[in-house]
Amino acid sequence: MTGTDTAMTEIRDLLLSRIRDVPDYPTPGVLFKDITPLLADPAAFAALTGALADLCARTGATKVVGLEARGFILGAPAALRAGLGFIPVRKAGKLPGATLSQSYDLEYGSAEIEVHAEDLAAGDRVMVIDDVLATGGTAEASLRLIRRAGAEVAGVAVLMELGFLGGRERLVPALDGAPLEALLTV
Ligand SMILES: O=P(O)(O)OC[C@H]1O[C@H](OP(=O)(O)OP(=O)(O)O)[C@H](O)[C@@H]1O
Ligand SMILES: Nc1ncnc2[nH]cnc12
Repeated sequence: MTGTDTAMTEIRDLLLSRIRDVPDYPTPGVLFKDITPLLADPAAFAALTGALADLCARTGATKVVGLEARGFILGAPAALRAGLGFIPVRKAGKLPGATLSQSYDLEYGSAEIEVHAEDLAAGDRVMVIDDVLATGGTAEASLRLIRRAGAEVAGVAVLMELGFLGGRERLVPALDGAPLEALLTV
């Protein structure tokens, strides 16, 4: 193992130790991955945003899209650390300007996301950041928004992939060769 591999293993162990499992939330049968203990630990939060910023740099991203709401908490500091602009993709009805909208299904419900049309354009290479990849519906919908705006997808980076929900299998074909990076797979 290289020094970098060892450092990443230590970071992954730290991140994993700060995620709390909450059974049957928000509905029976869902094991909710609560990241609030991680956010409350500045060493873990800094390690996470640093790792996400490195992924932005490695993929040549020029902008970061964060997915409401937890993707804002991780994506905005990662964008700042990478020296990139941050673009919020919000749940429908929250953005005041002209928007592009996309509907999608969740592990527990359905939703619609929007982006300001003027925030993305041809020539942008966009890294999508979120906390959890579950079914992949949210991330897939964000890829559609990015491409409909004329921009290119640099990749998707998440703190955690819930492997048993098949989000990767859904997302990889939609990524068209761009990387899907999950710091943890649970
Ligand atoms: O892969 P998927 O099945 O689409 O699920 C993943 C999404 O679900 C959660 O967001 P949620 O919509 O619960 O919103 P929140 O961040 O506002 O809590 C999570 O933060 C991801 O965005
Ligand atoms: N099980 C889960 N835990 C946390 N966030 C989620 N988003 C979708 N599924 C989730």
